[in-house]
Amino acid sequence: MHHFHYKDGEMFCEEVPLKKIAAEVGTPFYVYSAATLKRHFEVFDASFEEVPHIICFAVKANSNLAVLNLLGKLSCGADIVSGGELYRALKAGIDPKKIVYAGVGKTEEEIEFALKSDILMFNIESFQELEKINEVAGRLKKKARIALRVNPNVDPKTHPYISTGLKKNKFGIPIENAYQEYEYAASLDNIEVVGAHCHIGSQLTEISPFVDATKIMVDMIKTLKSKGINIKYLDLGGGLGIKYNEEMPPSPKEYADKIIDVIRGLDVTLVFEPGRVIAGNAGVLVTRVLYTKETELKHFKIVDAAMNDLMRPILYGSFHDIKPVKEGHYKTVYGDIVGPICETGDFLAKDRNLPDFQQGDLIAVMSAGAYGFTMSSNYNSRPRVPEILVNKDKYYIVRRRETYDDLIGPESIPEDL
Ligand SMILES: Cc1ncc(COP(=O)(O)O)c(C=O)c1O
Ligand SMILES: N[C@@H](CCCC[NH3+])C(=O)O
Repeated sequence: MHHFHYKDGEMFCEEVPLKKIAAEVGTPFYVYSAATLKRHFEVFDASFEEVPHIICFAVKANSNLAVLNLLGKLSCGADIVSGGELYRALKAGIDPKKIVYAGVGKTEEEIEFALKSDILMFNIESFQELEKINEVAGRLKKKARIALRVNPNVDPKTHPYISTGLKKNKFGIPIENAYQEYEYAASLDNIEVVGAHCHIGSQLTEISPFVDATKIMVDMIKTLKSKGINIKYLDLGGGLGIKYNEEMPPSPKEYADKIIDVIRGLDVTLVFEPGRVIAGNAGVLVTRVLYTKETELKHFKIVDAAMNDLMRPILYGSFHDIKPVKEGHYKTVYGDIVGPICETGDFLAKDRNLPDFQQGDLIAVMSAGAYGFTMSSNYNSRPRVPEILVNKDKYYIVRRRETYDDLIGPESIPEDL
């Protein structure tokens, strides 16, 4: 469910025609629907209404300040993985008591920033990190609230690059070592053990891996309790998939019902870290056809957006639906939508049946609201594109287009070279 729809043959985001934004802002641009973001948050939240829970939006999915602010106003927290994400979440007005911090390589500086910000908890990913956090907290005369991120060795059945809960992955503490680590954590002076965390992967389209991982976490929490370690927060991470193409992911309600069944009787507050399911279908990337080219093998539609703007197709072979901004009777042709970058991997769609777009046509690359702009880069010295937020009949430029000066801003030429 999202708010990108056709009216009188034109694609709108809520009540704003995309062609109006294109005319005024230029292309390419990302556009997000406030109504869709709100709806996705509210549906997720309502699915868990019968149990105590906190929803911490995964900032890595979409870290625009306006998006974070909108979610924060709905009482959403943040799942962060860096000092930069913490900075953004705080600037956007997110309550630090709803911020959880994961990531395998937290630096001393980042740990200090998070301790001073009094976040809800650190999700610890290694023994050495635990010791470092204890040391920094001691220096600051604080107690660090922590959860251990447990690696339950459950196959999430998703793309290997976005699987995180298998033994071979770098994430978390192996379940076999967790008890020992919890006992050690509980013995440290500047650590308060409050939670247990797991996140097994992203874009999951089946419920069973979630259920398997949750069962492992529930058993562990019960055993910890019998050893005198009381877990208040069970953080089950994010990972719920969305429909890009043919997938049929479970709805938040189906997911919630199963999870609630598994945790019944356990006295914990659940924490969730959804990213994609909130933001994915709330955004599209709009691009314009610069040139078309036909070869013996296929049609190329050369557009003004590129792999630096949306990396998912080349990084994971991801499918993003391609729709015309102006509805019409396009002939279907076989080919690629490619960008101007000097890489063969620079495509937004490859070897697909596509509308026979012509020079100047606007194209909407769908489901680009999560891991779209946040993974973009300046490769080929391309200024990053603007982000637009639509609310009903108004649109706001919530991140302006970068300029050439932005590209070179942080650089300098040594005088005595
Ligand atoms: C620790 C953690 N939490 C939450 C997420 C968000 O995942 P998703 O966008 O699939 O909900 C991720 C990314 O996979 C993650 O690494
Ligand atoms: N960046 C990935 C998701 C990985 C999430 C990080 N744990 C994607 O676009 O699908």
